[in-house]
Amino acid sequence: MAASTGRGRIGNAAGAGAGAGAAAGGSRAAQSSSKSRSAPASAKKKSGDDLILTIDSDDEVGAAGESEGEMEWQQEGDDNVHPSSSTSTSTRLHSSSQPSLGTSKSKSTLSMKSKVSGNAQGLREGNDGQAWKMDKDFVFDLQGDGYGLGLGYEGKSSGADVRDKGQAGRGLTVDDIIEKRRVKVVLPDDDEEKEKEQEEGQLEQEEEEEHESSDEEAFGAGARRAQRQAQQAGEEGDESEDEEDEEEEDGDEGEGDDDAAESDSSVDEDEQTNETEIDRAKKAAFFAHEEGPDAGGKSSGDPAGASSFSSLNLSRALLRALSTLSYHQPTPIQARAIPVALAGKDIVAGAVTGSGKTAAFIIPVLERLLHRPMTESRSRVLVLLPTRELAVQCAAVGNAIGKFANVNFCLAVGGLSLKAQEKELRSRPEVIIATPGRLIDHLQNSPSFNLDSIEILIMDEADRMLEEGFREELKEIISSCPTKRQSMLFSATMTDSVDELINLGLRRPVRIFVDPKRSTAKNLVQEFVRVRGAAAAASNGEDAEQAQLATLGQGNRRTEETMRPALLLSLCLRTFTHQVIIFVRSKKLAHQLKIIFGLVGLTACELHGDLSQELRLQSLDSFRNGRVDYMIATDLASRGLDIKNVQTVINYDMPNSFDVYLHRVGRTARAGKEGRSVTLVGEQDRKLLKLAIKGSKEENIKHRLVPADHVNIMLEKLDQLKETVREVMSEEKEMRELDIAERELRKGENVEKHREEIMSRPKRTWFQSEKEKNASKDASVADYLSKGEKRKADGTKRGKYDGLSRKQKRSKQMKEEIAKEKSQSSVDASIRAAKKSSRPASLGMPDTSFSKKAQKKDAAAAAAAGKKRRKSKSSSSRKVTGKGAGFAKDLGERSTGRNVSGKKSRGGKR
Ligand SMILES: Nc1ncnc2c1ncn2[C@@H]1O[C@H](COP(=O)(O)OP(=O)(O)OP(=O)(O)O)[C@@H](O)[C@H]1O
Repeated sequence: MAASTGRGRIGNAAGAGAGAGAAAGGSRAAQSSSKSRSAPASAKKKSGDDLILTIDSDDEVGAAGESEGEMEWQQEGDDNVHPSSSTSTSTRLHSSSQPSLGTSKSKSTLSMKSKVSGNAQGLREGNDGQAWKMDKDFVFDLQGDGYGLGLGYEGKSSGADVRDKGQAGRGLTVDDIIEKRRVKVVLPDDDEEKEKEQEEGQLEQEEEEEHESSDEEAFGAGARRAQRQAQQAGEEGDESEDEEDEEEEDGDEGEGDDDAAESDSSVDEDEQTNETEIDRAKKAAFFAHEEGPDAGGKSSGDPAGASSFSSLNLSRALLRALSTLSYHQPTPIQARAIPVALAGKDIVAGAVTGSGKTAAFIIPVLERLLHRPMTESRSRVLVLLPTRELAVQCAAVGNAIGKFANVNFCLAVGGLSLKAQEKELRSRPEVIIATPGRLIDHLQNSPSFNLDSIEILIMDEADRMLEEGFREELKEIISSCPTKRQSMLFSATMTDSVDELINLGLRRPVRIFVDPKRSTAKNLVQEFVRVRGAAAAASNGEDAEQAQLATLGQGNRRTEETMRPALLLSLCLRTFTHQVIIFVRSKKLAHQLKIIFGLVGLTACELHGDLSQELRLQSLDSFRNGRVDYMIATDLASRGLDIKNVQTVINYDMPNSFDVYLHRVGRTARAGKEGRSVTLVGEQDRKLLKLAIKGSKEENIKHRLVPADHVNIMLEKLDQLKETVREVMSEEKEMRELDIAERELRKGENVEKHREEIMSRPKRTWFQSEKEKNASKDASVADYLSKGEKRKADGTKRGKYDGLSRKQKRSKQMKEEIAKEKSQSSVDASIRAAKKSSRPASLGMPDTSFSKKAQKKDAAAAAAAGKKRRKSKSSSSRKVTGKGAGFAKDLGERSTGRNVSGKKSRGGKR
């Protein structure tokens, strides 16, 4: 992959999207905090690689600051305080420092432009076509209801987003509040020689101990304990931690982004690798073989095996755009997925993070759209993504690659104006890029909007979309799409479990996995820092009472939760000073850390679901453009975000699942670049640590030592800052209450003014009411926790049916029964079927046996609906209608000009 040449442009593609949407830079926060960072002036920063040991002795780092109580930041916050802006609310225009991709005046970009201006996305192409900039007249929904009580009617908004979350509409921001209270942190002079000696000394000690234990995953002296711990963890299974772990499930139009616990899959990691013969047979029967000139023999991750873009038979319009983006050579996933996608086949694809999966589906989609009949406009492609930021980013990539292709993209995501989106959807854009909740809202409430003409359905981050929280919405969307369509699923942690994929209505999908499952980018160095606290001591069988005392702040030992912020600050003040993403478990913690960072003079923004959409985009933008050095985020940002030059990802804590870990660390070392992740590992994190080590090359795994005296200074400083953090939060709360009062007043005035019009509007209906959504979320969390508790009490492992719906459970049980009874005969039958299905067929031809079956089924459905259908028997050249119908395009075979009717019965479920 021509990674180095491609990078400059590549980052821009994303920047033009996610970042651009928020180009409301120039914030006071940014001004006040940008790069000035006066406080830690005496703290010499060392950006070099000062590896590389584990911190092992809590005695060294736990002795300072005994007088104060223990700080567990996450629990200290006032629940009612919502984070305020991480950047200012000022909407002064800020021109992006990054070069732009959007230089075209082609219809696709113009369309985006017009959509954007009406669509209140805050994205607008400048007159010079050079950059996506913030539209200063940009208006967000007042309540996400699309009817903009007040602001929408007043036309040009007086302010920006006035949604209920995280917004200090009066112009005062949390950064202003912090500014007044900033403190100095003085770390000891970094006498490099001394530090080196110290490290070497400890390294020797560590090595001796490691040698003794010969346990590669262990942290020096903790090796044997770690092993015990890992065993214990294995026995206990993965108990859910009662934390605010979140990833956005987007699309609800209520005030809260429904943050849900991403299901904890860590327990399944080992199981998944133990594929049985039955599983293999099932897969052989379910998946089709990858065929064609570019499919075979391409060893995974081998750029030498990848062909050039021109050898993929792409149109000039695309080749030109790809070359302007400096995409000179397809990445392995692109080389393999593009031909299969062009042939109209279903795809289930997985490749490591940052390997270019977005372009792997965007390029074939655009190529096929280039050959669409121009007689009528219709929405033919639907791309679903789990978060709004990803959708914005995907649209930016689509616009960049399609800038000479004359294709219209429309974003249908939550947090932005419904009304404007409705208007745009009425113009039938060829590609709809959506988050599930908002799409369903449009399906239910936007007159005349439906998905009847969709010919290609793409799910990016598909494994996330298959999880609880999206499942119902996905079902609804899939049932609204025509049965005859091409489906493509992509993710870095894609599953090929037939049981999980079976409900998606895939048609003999081709499985394209180019990297070993669950691997990290090859240029990623993963470091681990040991966190030892009182809790760890207790769990290691040390005196429980003593440990408890320590937890309460009466002993020498600090808890792990107290050690983490101190370790983090030491790392950030001393070593990782630029372009760092810090992942944390909860929104509250993200906000508290952001305040602490501000207080000690580090420039940071936060990104999580408690922020309004505008603030989320602003945060991303300020980080992308280097106005802040740190982005403190929840798992909302763990998937898909492509931010150029992220040097380091720090995991403040290990996520619950290894998949999430892979996505988090995948925010760096993208597109062949180098990157580093640093993970704070507590006693409970041993199992995931083991998995991380198992899947990586030895030389890419390091242990890092944080000097004990630095950590002690930070512990002391954090104790001192505790009160200040409370003050900041309470001032923030007051400010917010004032904002709400003002907003309510404005809202009342507007309701009064526009009463008649408001009353005449049709009532909106919802897929699930807020109440229902919360109830189902609570029920699933309660269910999960109760099972966890029960397992803990029983000492049992997680059950194999846990987390399955009744229907899924029954079907799994039935399959097991059948398998038991006829295990050998069914395996034989499956293998026979698989062999039969794998007989070579020319690329681009749909699977005939399947096709006939499907056509029969569809014909019956259509007849039942009293619809006249096209006769299904067709000449071989017309068989492409089975999939991707309407494009009449095969690989190497240009459009026949035939427009296959897209009329499909909406009810057709697969
Ligand atoms: N052929 C190519 N040549 C050079 N760079 C490329 C090419 N294709 C994609 N890229 C760049 O690689 C980077 C990563 O791409 P992308 O975001 O699509 O990765 P991904 O595989 O979807 O990652 P994730 O799994 O994290 O979502 C982007 O900056 C993109 O512009």
